[in-house]
Amino acid sequence: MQTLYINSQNRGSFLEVIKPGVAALGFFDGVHLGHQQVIKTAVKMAKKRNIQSIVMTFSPHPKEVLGNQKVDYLTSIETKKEIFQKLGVDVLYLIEFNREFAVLKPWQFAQNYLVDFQIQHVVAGFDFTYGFRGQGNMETIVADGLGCYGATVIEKIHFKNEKISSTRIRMAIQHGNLSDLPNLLGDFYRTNGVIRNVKKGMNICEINVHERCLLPNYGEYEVEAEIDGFTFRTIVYRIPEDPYVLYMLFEKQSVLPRHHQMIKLKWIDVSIGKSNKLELEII
Ligand SMILES: Cc1cc2nc3c(=O)[nH]c(=O)nc-3n(C[C@H](O)[C@H](O)[C@H](O)COP(=O)(O)O)c2cc1C
Ligand SMILES: Nc1ncnc2c1ncn2[C@@H]1O[C@H](COP(=O)(O)OP(=O)(O)OP(=O)(O)O)[C@@H](O)[C@H]1O
Repeated sequence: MQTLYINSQNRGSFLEVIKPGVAALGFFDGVHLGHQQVIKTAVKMAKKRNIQSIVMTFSPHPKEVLGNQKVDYLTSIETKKEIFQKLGVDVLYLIEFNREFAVLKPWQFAQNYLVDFQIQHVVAGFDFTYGFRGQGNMETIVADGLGCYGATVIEKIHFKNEKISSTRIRMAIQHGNLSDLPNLLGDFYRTNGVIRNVKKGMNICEINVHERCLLPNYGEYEVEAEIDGFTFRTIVYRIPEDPYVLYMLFEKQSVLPRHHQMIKLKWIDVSIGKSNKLELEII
């Protein structure tokens, strides 16, 4: 999958080289089951028309730019790319969201980023909005492009009578409600990190995680860890003294974690009462 990093300055340079396509529109944090429905529909429609499938998304999150709010992302750009690729997307258009872009009127966005980019069809969810103050929506999008493209609206995908959304998933993670996540994300929640210290005698290693990724609340969790392609179930702890470090037990594993190694974690569930060994030993 190719990625085009687009902003208002370099926009023009792409117009001669881009090809027609069907575009899925949205921010897509977490790439949950609702997002996947939007993207899969765009991929299917593009295949049928024999043109490229596109995800058109924005970075950073509009709330960071307009609301000066820090957003703890569910998925980094790199993780999003991996998932889009698996879903069969041909090209990612990553548009820089800044104050200049945010004030575009809905019709200006439609003209400058959809019509000019030869988008033949757009796919988005029932609640997608665009343009200054989010004034454009799926009822206005075709008219804003003067009928140059068509549009497909994806109906609300829900679980237990409530919309699946990035916000709902963030809340579930923050509250440590991890076991429902596969019903929302289609998979367990994942976090990547790097081993920063190994305490061999204690069978504990310390993992540094990126400060901008959302982590479950402080506590003890059952995870599946992957190091060098080797996976095993174990326990990690998150403690308030060091919020972006995870402490992982590796006893009974045949792998010995090493300093600087990359580690991938799948969060399985809270793990109540399985062990309080770490609290006794590190605090
Ligand atoms: C050209 C453009 C301008 C936007 N301007 C605003 C804005 O002024 N205020 C705002 O809250 N969101 C603005 N947004 C963000 C959208 O309302 C919406 O959050 C974004 O397109 C992602 O869609 P999604 O949240 O449905 O994924 C803008 C989006 C686009 C594409
Ligand atoms: N549950 C859903 N069913 C159908 N479409 C959805 C669903 N959730 C999101 N979409 C669509 O996916 C695209 C990306 O949406 P967006 O990134 O706003 O997701 P969100 O989960 O609604 O996020 P947030 O909770 O931050 O509002 C949009 O086109 C949106 O309408």
